Amino acid sequence: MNKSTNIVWHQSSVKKADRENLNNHKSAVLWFTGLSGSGKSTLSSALESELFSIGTHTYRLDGDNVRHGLNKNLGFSPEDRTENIRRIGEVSKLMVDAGLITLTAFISPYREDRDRVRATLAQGEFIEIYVKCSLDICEVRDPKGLYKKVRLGEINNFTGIDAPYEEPLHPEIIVDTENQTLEESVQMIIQYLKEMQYIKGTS
Ligand SMILES: Nc1ncnc2c1ncn2[C@@H]1O[C@H](COP(=O)(O)OS(=O)(=O)O)[C@@H](OP(=O)(O)O)[C@H]1O
Ligand SMILES: Nc1ncnc2c1ncn2[C@@H]1O[C@H](COP(=O)(O)OP(=O)(O)O)[C@@H](O)[C@H]1O
Repeated sequence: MNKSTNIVWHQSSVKKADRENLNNHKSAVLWFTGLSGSGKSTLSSALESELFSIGTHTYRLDGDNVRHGLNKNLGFSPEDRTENIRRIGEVSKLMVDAGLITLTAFISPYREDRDRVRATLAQGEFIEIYVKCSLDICEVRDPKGLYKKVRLGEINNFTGIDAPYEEPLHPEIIVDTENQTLEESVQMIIQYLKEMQYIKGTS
C-alpha cells in the first residue's frame, strides 16, 4: 500500500543503459533461494569473488547481514518474511538501476514473494537460482548450529521444519550443492552469464 500522495517520479539524466555501457556488462539480480544451510551464502560469496576478479561491478546482499540493519525490525512470521523480501527486492532494483550485478542470498521461502520481485524488474533482470539441497544434508551441515537449536525446541517457525519452503517451479538455474562442488556451481553460473551475454567472454 502506498501511503504517500502527491509524489512524482524524477527521471535521472544518467540511465541504466549508460551505466551498463560504462561497466561493459549488463546489470541483473542473481536471486539465490534455498533452505538454511543449502549453500546460498557460500556460493554467492564465491561467485562474487570470481565476478569481481574478472572486472564485474557487483554487490551482495545476505539475509543475516540485512537483518542486522535495514530489516532489524522484522522476524520470521510469514508477514515479516514477505516484507523482508519486498524490501530486498526494492533495494535490488535500485542496485540493478545502478548498473550492478547484484547477488542476494535469502531463504525467500514463498514463491509469490519471489515472483513479485521478478515482476518489478525488466525481462531478464531477475535470475532465480535454486540452491538445491535436501533438508537432511542441510541439517548435517548445520553451519550455524541452528538446526540443533530447533531440535532442542529453542527456535520456532524454522524453514523446512515447522515453516514452509516453496521450491521454485521455473528457476533460470538450479545448483545441486549435494552433488556439485562449490567450484562447479560457480562455473555453471558464470557460464550462464556468458551464454546469455550478461558478461563478456568466450562461449
Ligand atoms: N525461524 C527461522 N527460519 C529460517 N531462518 C532463520 C530462522 N531464525 C533465524 N534464522 C536465520 O536467519 C536467516 C534467514 O534469513 P532470511 O532473511 O534469508 O529469511 S527469509 O528469506 O525472510 O525467510 C538464516 O540464514 P541462512 O542459514 O543463511 O539461510 C538463519 O541463519
Ligand atoms: N557444494 C557446496 N556448495 C556450497 N556449500 C557447501 C557445499 N558443500 C558443502 N557446503 C557447506 O555447506 C554450508 C552452507 O552454509 P551457508 O553457505 O551458510 O548456507 P546458507 O547461506 O544457504 O544458509 C557451508 O558450511 C559450506 O561449506
